[in-house]
Amino acid sequence: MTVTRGLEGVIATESSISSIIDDQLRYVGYDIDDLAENATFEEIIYLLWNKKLPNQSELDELKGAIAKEMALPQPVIDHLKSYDLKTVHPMAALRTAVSILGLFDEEADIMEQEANQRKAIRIQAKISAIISAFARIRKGLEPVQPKSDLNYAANFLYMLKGEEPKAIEVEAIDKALVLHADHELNASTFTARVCVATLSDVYSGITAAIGALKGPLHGGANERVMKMLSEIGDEDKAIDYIDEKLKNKEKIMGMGHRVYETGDPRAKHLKKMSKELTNLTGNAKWYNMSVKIEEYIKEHKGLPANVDFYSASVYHSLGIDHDLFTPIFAMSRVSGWLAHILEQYDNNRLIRPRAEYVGPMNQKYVPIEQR
Ligand SMILES: CC(=O)SCCNC(=O)CCNC(=O)[C@H](O)C(C)(C)COP(=O)(O)OP(=O)(O)OC[C@H]1O[C@@H](n2cnc3c(N)ncnc32)[C@H](O)[C@@H]1OP(=O)(O)O
Ligand SMILES: O=C([O-])CC(=O)C(=O)O
Repeated sequence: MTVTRGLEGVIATESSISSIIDDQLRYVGYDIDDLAENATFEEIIYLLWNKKLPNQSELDELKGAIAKEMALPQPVIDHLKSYDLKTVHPMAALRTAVSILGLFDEEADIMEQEANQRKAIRIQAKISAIISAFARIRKGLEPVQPKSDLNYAANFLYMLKGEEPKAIEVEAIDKALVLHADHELNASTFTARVCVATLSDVYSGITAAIGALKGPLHGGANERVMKMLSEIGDEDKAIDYIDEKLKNKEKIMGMGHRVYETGDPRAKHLKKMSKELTNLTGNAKWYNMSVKIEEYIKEHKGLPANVDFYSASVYHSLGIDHDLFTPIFAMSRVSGWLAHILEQYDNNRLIRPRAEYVGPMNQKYVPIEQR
């Protein structure tokens, strides 16, 4: 047996959802740069779930179905009000709330394809309502009901802030959602596929995936990028701070990627948004500091910025609490998780690799009083 640590380079499944070839990301064969410039998040959801772009009536139907499913069951809201939201991380709250949602879905354990598609719409819709309800309840505010005439990105911001967002804010969130939607067999997507390959239900798969995304080596990095920028505080202090971290063998959040060697194609879109938004809000230092760090790490470690790096200063510029950055990632990536779950069910086989045993052998049981 040869062990491939971290399963690096291992091809674990076939998929026709997204691909990363020669450092270029595509959803169903469409280049991410093309999609980032032209597509809306709802079009991406449709694309990932149906493997084709929607026509106008298909898109309208999907948007209508999502808007109809956005409101949360009262027990989920009651649950969010039942614990100390000041100490609970929103990703932990989201993980638990999605699991609770399953308890109120009569179709939770129905495995037919159409029922799974209906659940996909419900989960996609409700995840944005959970995040915004959490954020409001912890500030002592009541959750805001979604508006059926707003798109997904606008509805999220509306439910979060309680007022209709500006066009530039909606554009930024919509583009961020497009860019984060799917990424081949990343850790959280793999987690979702492993879970449902036992023929467990969609809610279990999504709950497991949220748990995997939460970690700082994956989606949790974006919140840590902002923590790092805030700790640095001033552009002139960035390099000394980074040098100190590298000397202590600490990782620089938002840098490096398991798959990309030359660079993450999504980073440039977020970098551009970061420049625009930080300038607009009079906070250019976050962008300037990020550029300095990116260039320094590229030069000294050969590592590129990943999707989490510039998304931090984008979300910060929109006035979003830092611990909501990873939940926003989840709100987008759930579309990919759902696509992968449906694909896994379509052609399922239990995922069960092997481990090479390296512990002691031939041990004999010793009664407890003799140990
Ligand atoms: C959406 C996403 O999930 S994108 C990734 C988000 N995560 C982060 O931004 C966290 C920071 N980055 C990392 O930890 C890594 O680059 C990962 C986990 C993303 C990918 O890691 P892997 O390909 O498994 O590389 P691994 O962690 O084994 O590191 C290989 C070497 O590069 C170094 N390295 C990798 N990333 C970084 C980093 N961000 N900062 C400093 N050094 C790094 C490691 O210290 C290690 O060095 P060594 O060989 O001298 O011990
Ligand atoms: O693919 C990965 O390893 C990490 C990930 O989810 C992404 O970059 O979007």
